[in-house]
Amino acid sequence: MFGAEIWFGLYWFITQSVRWSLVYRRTFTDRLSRRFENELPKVDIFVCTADPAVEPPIMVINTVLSVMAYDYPTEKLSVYLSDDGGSELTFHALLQASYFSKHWLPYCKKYEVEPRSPAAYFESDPRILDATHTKDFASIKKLYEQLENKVLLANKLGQIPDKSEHKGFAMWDSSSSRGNHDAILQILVNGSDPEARDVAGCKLPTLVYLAREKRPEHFHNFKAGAMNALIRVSSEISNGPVILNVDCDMYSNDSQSIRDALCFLMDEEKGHEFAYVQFPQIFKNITKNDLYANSMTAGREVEFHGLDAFGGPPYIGSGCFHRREILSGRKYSKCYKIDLKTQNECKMGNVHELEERLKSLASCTYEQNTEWGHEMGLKYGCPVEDVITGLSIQCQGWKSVYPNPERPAFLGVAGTTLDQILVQQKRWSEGDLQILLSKYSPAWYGLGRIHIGLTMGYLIYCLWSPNCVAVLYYSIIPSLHLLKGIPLFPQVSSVWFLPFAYVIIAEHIYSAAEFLLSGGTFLGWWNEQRMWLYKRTSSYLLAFVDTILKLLGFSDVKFVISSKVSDEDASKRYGEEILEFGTTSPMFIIISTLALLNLFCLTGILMKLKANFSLSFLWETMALQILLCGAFVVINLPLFDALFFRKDNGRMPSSVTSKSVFLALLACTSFTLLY
Ligand SMILES: O=c1ccn([C@@H]2O[C@H](COP(=O)(O)OP(=O)(O)O[C@H]3O[C@H](CO)[C@@H](O)[C@H](O)[C@H]3O)[C@@H](O)[C@H]2O)c(=O)[nH]1
Ligand SMILES: [Mn+2]
Repeated sequence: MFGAEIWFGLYWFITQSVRWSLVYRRTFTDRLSRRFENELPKVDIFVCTADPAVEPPIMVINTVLSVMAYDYPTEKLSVYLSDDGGSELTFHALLQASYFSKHWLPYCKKYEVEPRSPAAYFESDPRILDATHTKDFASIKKLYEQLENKVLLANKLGQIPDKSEHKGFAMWDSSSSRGNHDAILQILVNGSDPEARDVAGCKLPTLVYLAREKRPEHFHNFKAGAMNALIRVSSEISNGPVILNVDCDMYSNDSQSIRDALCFLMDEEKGHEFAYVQFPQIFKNITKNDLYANSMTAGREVEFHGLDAFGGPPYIGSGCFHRREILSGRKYSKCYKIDLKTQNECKMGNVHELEERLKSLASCTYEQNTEWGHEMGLKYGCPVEDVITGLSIQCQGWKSVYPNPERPAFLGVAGTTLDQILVQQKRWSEGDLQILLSKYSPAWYGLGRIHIGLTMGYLIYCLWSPNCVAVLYYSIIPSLHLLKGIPLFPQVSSVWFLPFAYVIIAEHIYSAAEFLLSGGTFLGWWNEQRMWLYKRTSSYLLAFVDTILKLLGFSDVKFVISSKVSDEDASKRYGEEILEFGTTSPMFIIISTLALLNLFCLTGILMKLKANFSLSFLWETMALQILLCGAFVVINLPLFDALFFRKDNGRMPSSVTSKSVFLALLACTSFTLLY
């Protein structure tokens, strides 16, 4: 118990540096325009997708269209879609989107549309200005519906209606599969072609589809591998000195964001210090009380602003603008300034020849015996390739920036079932722990290279997973001792009771206040406490165990892609903020067993009350244990409902229920009998 308390104390201390001084940033994009409008740098935008089943092509192309429609000179904009799913369906959808963009871009410009993801725009009940707008609106909406129907139909059929529509479809043959195919590179819109224009006669941004080569015998390094292939291929096509990276579910919600980011990167005084500009990840589908604590409110509204005071936020994968040179591996030097304004013009020449030539850059063997994945590009071997890459950049001496504008720059899709979230949290906490143990550990490699406050900030995340030990201990041992009638904490009348009471009260008031001030609701805070418990006792525990197994050589790196879809039934429950179980995940067995164990201990001691001792005696000797055990029971009320009472498909599967009841009973009885 003492060990657990020391741990909690140390961990609390680590979470303090990011609360010392918070930095908030503002941009003045009109000044950027005044100074640099004609010298703005080229920007390459990388969108990553990996599986048409969990990342529907219609969602992917909405993201693509939203970034094609940035308020930015189109001849300086190039959009690359990396498809790790190697799917014809995604390619087909992108092709349809390229046709639609000829109408969508001029429409956005003419009516200053926000947001520029068509799906989000039509959902948002847009304001119509006048009669011509009414007409234009009706026709663009119709075009979008046609696009949507085409894409959804192909998805439903699982095949492409007309393969003669584009030469690119010839790249898929009967032998190619998701994990085994040649590199597919199709330049759908060639920005340097004078003919590539929208219906209003303006130039279109370059649009490229890339599915890098996949072979079963070559490990593909997940998103990091995809990004590195994109870095190489794009360097021969547009070679923009600024790279924006978004996940396929994170559409641009603000057409000014490129300009916002450039305000930092092009700043004449400080700009050369910044390697990347990371916007927060904000989700569109959060319910009022954020049932699964998806918003990570404290992280977004407090901690990242605190990190910005010590050198800047980590790179968190989506919504991040990088300098190409630094991301590709340029070594830091103090006096070197990368001038974004000077640009080398790329001549594309014959597109078909170019496509054939560049495929080799996206082959499985290209990276053999190179520094890609180590000294160049995104780092390999870690399930949070983003965080470790950002950290290594910061360790070289560069800084990053965290703008958090009122209007979210990007909006994504958060998980809507408990299982999805716990799996995602496992990947993150496992990856972050691996960083701690890696060459780039903030704890030793970072010392002297980054600010100590930043080291502490990274440690908050790197130590997520080891937290499981103390929390597990605290959720089991005091309750079992309560059942047995053994006090573990000081008595209420003892002065030693005071520090415990103080910590409990102060910690909860502080965190609730922080949550409410960051825009959350009280129930949202309560839900976050529940998720705090579930993450620590299941995701973090499994991550901890897997990391140890990996150190011993028993386990491989995995990357479970988060699903961005859920069935109608489940979405309805998500809307009503009802916890979704429904699958037999081992994580559910853990959290259910813990909940039941506490329920049994609490009922056990209450049943013994009259026979063995009085309530006042119990309270005097074991108040803290009763409170702790009681809190576990109360926070788990929705879980008990799912275990025993609910009838819908989202309830706990009966096999999980019976296993957990068995395990909890076993723990209680063996403890009472043996100890
Ligand atoms: O083999 C793969 C696996 C994933 N992805 C893409 O990577 C992105 C992130 O995957 P997702 O399942 O959505 O993971 P999240 O946990 O939501 O993503 C966060 O965490 C990841 C690291 O764990 C980062 O890669 C992401 O950028 C960051 O947004 C998605 O666009 C995927 O399409 C690939 O391109 N190739
Ligand atoms: Mn995601």
